[in-house]
Amino acid sequence: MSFLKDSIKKIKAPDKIMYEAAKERLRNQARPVGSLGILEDVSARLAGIFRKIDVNLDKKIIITCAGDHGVCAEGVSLFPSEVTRQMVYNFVNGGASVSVLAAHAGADVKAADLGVDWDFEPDLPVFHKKVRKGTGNFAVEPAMTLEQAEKSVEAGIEIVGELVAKGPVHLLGTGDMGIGNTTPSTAIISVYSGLPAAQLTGRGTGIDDDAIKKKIAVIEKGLALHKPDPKNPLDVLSKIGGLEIGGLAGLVIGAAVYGIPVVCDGFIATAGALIGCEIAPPARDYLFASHNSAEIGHRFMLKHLGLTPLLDLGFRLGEGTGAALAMELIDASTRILADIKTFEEVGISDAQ
Ligand SMILES: O=C(O)c1ccc[n+]([C@@H]2O[C@H](COP(=O)([O-])O)[C@@H](O)[C@H]2O)c1
Ligand SMILES: Cc1cc2nc[nH]c2cc1C
Repeated sequence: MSFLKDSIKKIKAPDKIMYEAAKERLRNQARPVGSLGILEDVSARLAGIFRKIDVNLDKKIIITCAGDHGVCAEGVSLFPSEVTRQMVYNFVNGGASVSVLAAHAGADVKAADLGVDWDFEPDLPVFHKKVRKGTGNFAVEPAMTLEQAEKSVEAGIEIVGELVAKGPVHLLGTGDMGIGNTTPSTAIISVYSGLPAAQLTGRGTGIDDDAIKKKIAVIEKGLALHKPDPKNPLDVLSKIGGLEIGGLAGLVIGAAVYGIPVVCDGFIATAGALIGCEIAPPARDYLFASHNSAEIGHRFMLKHLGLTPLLDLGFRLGEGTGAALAMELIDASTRILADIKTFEEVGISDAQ
């Protein structure tokens, strides 16, 4: 059996009884029922995942998956592909946006090379998981082979395994870096929502009206050429996806395999999460959405996954920046559940 299939078989469902016990405690706390909004459900889901009420999320880590995109040849991004590798060095040196926000959240960040078109030094402290140097231009050829798609997903699972082998991980965040990657992400949500590219395509790094028309045409052309089958997520990933998107899918599956909650970042990380949950539906129980991306297609991904995001800040950066901020709220939710006293514990009269 393949490593992917074997991994999927290992996913266990969170504990429903502990989830219900958490809900009961939240209902009995000395405050109006439901008054802490969606953080209540976040805390109960965490109780189910960790099988206890007093959850500790000390060890947090964001993995930022990087890859390049052949479709950039079509002029779909404002920036050149070299920025992908330049940003990987920025992550390593701690100077990127995610480095700063993750440090504030008490999270580590590590980059992962799934498919950057560059030879990184072997001793560079990143996960070296290059499947190939950038995807093919999906306007004219498949982004990658089916085998490469599977390998990219398996690489994401392996990363979680390697992290866990080094010590406990309580909360995983996913982030992306890849010039051009809003184009495959838009193509993916077009496949799963059934909506046309024209309704889903955003400005990515900030392209103008002419470039956005080109981007829509490129996505339409790729979808018409390859006809990806939504029932076969690896087919979708291989034909119109990205190597870092495969890695991001694997991180979500890997988190579920090891029983770790995982918070996905914006548009691209959620595209990866969507593919991950299509490949391994039980992984959805471990997945949390950090924020609403300004990319218009993102809301359809969240709808498909049935997830409510914690933040809405107009972010459209990626890297794991939204995941970093959401980690602070997810951490706070554990204190809500464990530390807020019940009516009975403090002797306050309950509602009539
Ligand atoms: O995550 C998001 O919501 C998001 C939205 C727009 C752009 N980005 C980032 O911008 C890059 C892709 O934009 P583009 O225009 O090159 O497709 C890539 O590195 C992403 O991390 C990320
Ligand atoms: C500089 C830069 C940083 C990024 N981080 C995520 N996507 C990005 C795109 C660009 C262009």
